[in-house]
Amino acid sequence: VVNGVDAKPHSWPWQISLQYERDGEWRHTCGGSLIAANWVMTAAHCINTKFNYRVFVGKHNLVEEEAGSKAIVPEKIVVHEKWNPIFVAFGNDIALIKLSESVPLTDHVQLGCIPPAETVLSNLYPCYITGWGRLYTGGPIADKLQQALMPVADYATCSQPDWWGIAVRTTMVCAGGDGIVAGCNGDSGGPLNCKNADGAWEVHGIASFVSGLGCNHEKKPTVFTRVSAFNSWIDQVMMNN
Ligand SMILES: CC(C)C[C@H](NC(=O)C(F)(F)F)C(=O)N[C@@H](C)C(=O)Nc1ccc(C(F)(F)F)cc1
Repeated sequence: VVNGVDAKPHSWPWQISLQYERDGEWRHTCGGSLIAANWVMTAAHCINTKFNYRVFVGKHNLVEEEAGSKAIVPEKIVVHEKWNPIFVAFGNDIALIKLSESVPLTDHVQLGCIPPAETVLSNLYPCYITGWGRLYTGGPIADKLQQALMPVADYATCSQPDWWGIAVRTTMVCAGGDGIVAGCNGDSGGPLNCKNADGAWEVHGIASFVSGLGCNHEKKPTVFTRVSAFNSWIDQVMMNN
């Protein structure tokens, strides 16, 4: 996250760190959201069948051992069947990871809520991105979980020619675009958190892409998979696996 702040530890208890093993060490590669005791929602582009993964729950500082955190290996990873790795702008950038064991829910580990199907947020609706992604374009990833207020840019705004134009679909949600605050590499797969009318947090987005010209580029908001476009897919996958 570019120009964010350290999150209050464990204040986004559904945020997970997806890590893969390289040269005998585990590396953070993406964020994700715990949506059931044994299911994590992340981005399809985070998954590479060549790698071994683990899901770390209950984390705040990635470079410290933390009581209440736990690493679980996946039993199965389901990538959306219409995801096309050639072109992230085709959408369907969503995947579900079934954990090999259910995680106990605690003060540091809680479930993120999926919004009602087809909920579309209005322009400038206040949401927060969270993640351990790069702190600036080309920079290091964060040690401590970052958060930043990123207002929604509705489809009418986000699909303007000098914004994302035809690269954005209605199955996506844009947020930010002020050239200051943005998601960045490593935030992929993580949540766009928005409070609903009842004051409950919901995961409305899965961080999908930012501009290749730089993470915080004006009029190039961070683009998320719109979770409310995939309720039935999520239900089907969880029921059938
Ligand atoms: C690996 C990528 C598919 C996803 C990667 N995503 C992210 O960094 C994050 F954290 F915002 F989700 C990204 O946007 N990386 C930049 C460098 C990128 O490739 N951006 C990008 C690629 C294609 C388009 C498209 F499809 F519109 F042409 C737009 C932006």
